[in-house]
This record gives sequence, C-alpha cells and structure tokens, in this order.
Amino acid sequence: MSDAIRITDVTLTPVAFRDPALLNAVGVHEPYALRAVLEVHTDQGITGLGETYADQGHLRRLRQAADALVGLDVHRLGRMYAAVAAALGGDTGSDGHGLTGMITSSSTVDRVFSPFEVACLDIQGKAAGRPVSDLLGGAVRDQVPFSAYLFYKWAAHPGGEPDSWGEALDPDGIVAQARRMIDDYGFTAIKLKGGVFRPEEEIEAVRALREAFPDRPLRLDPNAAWTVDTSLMVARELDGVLEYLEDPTPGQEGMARVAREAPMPLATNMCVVAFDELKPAVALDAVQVVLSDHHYWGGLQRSKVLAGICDTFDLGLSMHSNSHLGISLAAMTHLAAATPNLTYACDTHWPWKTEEVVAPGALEFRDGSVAVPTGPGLGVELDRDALARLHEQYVSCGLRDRDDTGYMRRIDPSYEKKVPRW
Ligand SMILES: O=C([O-])C(=O)C[C@H](O)[C@@H](O)C(=O)[O-]
Ligand SMILES: [Mg+2]
Repeated sequence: MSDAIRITDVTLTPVAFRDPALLNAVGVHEPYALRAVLEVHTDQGITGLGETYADQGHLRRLRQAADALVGLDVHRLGRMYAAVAAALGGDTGSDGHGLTGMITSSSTVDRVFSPFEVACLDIQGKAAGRPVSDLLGGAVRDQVPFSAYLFYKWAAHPGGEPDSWGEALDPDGIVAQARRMIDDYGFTAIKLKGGVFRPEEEIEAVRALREAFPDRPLRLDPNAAWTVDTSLMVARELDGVLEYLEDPTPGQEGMARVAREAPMPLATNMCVVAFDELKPAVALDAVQVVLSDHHYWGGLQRSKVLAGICDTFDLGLSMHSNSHLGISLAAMTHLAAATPNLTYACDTHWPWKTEEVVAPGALEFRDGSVAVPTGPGLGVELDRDALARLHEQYVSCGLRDRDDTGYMRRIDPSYEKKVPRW
C-alpha cells in the first residue's frame, strides 16, 4: 500500500463572526470579523482543517492554490509550497489595513500556503495518531500562556446593541477591561493596543495598569502611530514599566533609531513580517523581539524556521494575532508548544468573540494558558451547524474586506489615516 495521502478536493468557507467596536491606529473594527475555513479532503477519507483571512483577493488566491494542490501528497509540503508559488505567479496581495507591514509576492505565497500547510499537518497527525505539536519537534510545554489583549473601545457599534464589555476610552475603562479579562481567563501578561489617543493618555493608561496589576508584564502597541521623537518620549516615560514596546514607529530605520536609546526591548509585527526582512533588521538592530504569526510566516514549519533564525541572532520571539477562531487557536497552541524559544505569552483576540466554528471542549483557558491538545492532528472538530450559520452571516453581512479606516470614515468623515500620527 502506498503511504501517500493525496488531496482530492478543498472546501473553502468564508465566515463572519460578530466583533466589538475595537479601536486601533487605523480606525475601528467593523461589526463582523471575516475568516475563511479550509477543509482539505484526501483519498484516504481524512480531512484536515485550516483557517485564514477572508478578504476577497485572498479568497481568490486560496482558490487558485487549492486547484494547484489537488493530487499532491499531504506529506510533500515543499512541493506544495512550490505549486502554490507557481499558481500565484507573482500575484501580490495586501493585508487591507497596513497593520502587518509591506506585502510582497513572496510573502503573499506564505500567506496563501499557510492554511493548506496547517490542514495537511492536521491530516498527517490524524493518519499517524499524533498531535500536530509532535510533527513540529514535540511539545516542550503542556500549557501555552496567552496575554490579555486590551483595546480602547466603544460601548457599541453605532446604532447597535451594547456588547457585554462596555466602553473603554480612558485609564479606568482599560483597567476595568483588564480586570474582567484576567478574572475570566487568568491571563498573566497584558497588552494594550494603542495608537488611538494622544501618547500622553496611553502612558497614563499603562501606568494605571501597572498600579492595578503590579506583577504582570505589560506591553503597549501603537502600530507605528508615533514619530521617532515621540516614541523615545514614551519609552523614557515607561522605563521600567514595559516588558516590550511594540512597533512604536514605522520602518526598520526608525525602529533602529528608537532602539538605540529606548530602555526596553522593541518588538514588531510590522517591520519584520517576511524572511527577507530579517537580515536588514539584524544588521540595523532594529528590533529585539519578533512577533511570529503562522498565518503570514508560511505556516507552522516555516514559523519554526523563523524561530531558529531568532534564536541564532538573539532575537526574542513572541506571537501576534488577529481576530480569529478555534482552528487558528489550536494551530497557534501546537506551534507555541513546540517552539522552545517562544518564551513570551502569545497574543490572542479570543476573548473578543462570541461565536465559534469549532466544537466546544477542545480548547480551554486556565490560568491564562491553553492546554496543548493531545489527540491526533490539531485536536479540534468543526461544528457544522455553527459553520453554516457563520457562513450565512458572511453572505448577509455584506462585508467582503477588512476595512477599519473606511468604517471609521463612514462614522466620522473627518477621520484621516496617518502613520505616524503623533
Ligand atoms: O499586534 C498587532 O499589531 C495586531 O494585532 C494588529 C491587529 O490588526 C490589531 O490592531 C487589531 O485587531 O485591530
Ligand atoms: Mg503589533
């Protein structure tokens, strides 16, 4: 019997799930976040799951890639990567919001390949009876710590019902949000998404967090909303308070200028988002921590390559997230479990969602961590009714691309996207 497991078909289902009015440096989250759920079917009857972005251009590229993968063995990931690259033929995407840096044709291949790779590892794991973490070198930790990801937010979307979190537009609101998130999930580290208000107000919010939670590592991420001088002012004000400062200013040159004088490490998911950006970043000493994200670093195995490079060049490693569902959380957890030098608590948008496509029970937060699933593959199953419902929601909500700036402009026509803003 051949040990090949060949792809016969790929089902791609765009879904929309409710998302609160979370503010960031480029606008505000729309009422629904979009994701695509991939099911890779095989000739041995084993199906693997993947999850990725669902912007229209990305969906079109995923379909192109899916056609090119039919007939390939799920173990031949290198061939699959080459097939995806050939199918895309230099087609370059965008992240639609600019929060994850410059997108090139090679990084587009990584974005498109990623959910197929995850699904194929799910299949390999199911076939071998091993968890995905075992296929990545084996778990070095049984629990993966995540951080409380705080956002300034409105109480509701304009014209909509208030969500259960309420408004958070000042230090008291941010501290209350952190308290609930820590009570509910037990997170041990805290990240504030900044770049929304004047830097002085965000410094005040971080100080309030420090006072309320004296022992928890704190991070601030304004998504490049500040000039070099403003970044240095904030860095000095928060000396001894932040575990790391994430993307204070745009570009590697600017980050390097801040890094030379900032008392804390700088982290990024904006100026190092692809392999060809690592060499100049190391040469410039632009960042001290890279936020990995398997959705754009080309999947789980290529994220481990990134981890090796970070290890070699003494760069810290953390993990980035966007609004996501349970398939992604499972993949992030297996990857983090099997990456020894991923020593920071990972980002997750998990607490912000109220809807899910994965059957309950597989992924639970305890003391801020998720236990690494030990069953075969990713260890999660689709809830088919939920998938159908969230797909219906995608069809009816009318959103087809993430557009935080466009949504903000519809609410406040005077709003301008400006990077850096202060
Ligand atoms: O760490 C980051 O830069 C992010 O998580 C980017 C995201 O897009 C975040 O800003 C968001 O969800 O608005
Ligand atoms: Mg960031």
